[in-house]
Amino acid sequence: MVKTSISEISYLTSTQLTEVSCVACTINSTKIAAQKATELLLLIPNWQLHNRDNIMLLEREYTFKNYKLAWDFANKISVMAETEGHHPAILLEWGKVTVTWWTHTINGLHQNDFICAAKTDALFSK
Ligand SMILES: C[C@H](O)[C@H](O)[C@H]1CNC2=NC(N)=NC(=O)C2=N1
Repeated sequence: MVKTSISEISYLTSTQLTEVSCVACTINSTKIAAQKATELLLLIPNWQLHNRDNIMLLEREYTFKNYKLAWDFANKISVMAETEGHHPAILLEWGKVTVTWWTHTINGLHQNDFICAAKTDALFSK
């Protein structure tokens, strides 16, 4: 069964989070409240929760030995994002990729962002 609601995903482990697909977002989609976001963050402990201009974001930095490895990782994330229909901000630097997930449509965090953060971690371990 494909799980799609946040009440269900809050009981998932981070591995199971990678098995859930993003849902299409509209301006009426449910924003994740700060408290719920803190709980969900336990599933993706390497991510940080930021408030930037009153928009909640998920962010993580990944480090690499050179530019090419960082670039390859950024490409992998882009492919996954296009498959999910949900798109991050990716900052590619020498030996470093900074990934930021939030949902533009609702100017905040949606369950999709937690799903994609977990999927980004999974790509890093591959
Ligand atoms: C029409 C299309 O599905 C939407 O514009 C999607 C595309 N990707 C998206 N990605 C992110 N991060 N937030 C969105 O609100 C969003 N909306």
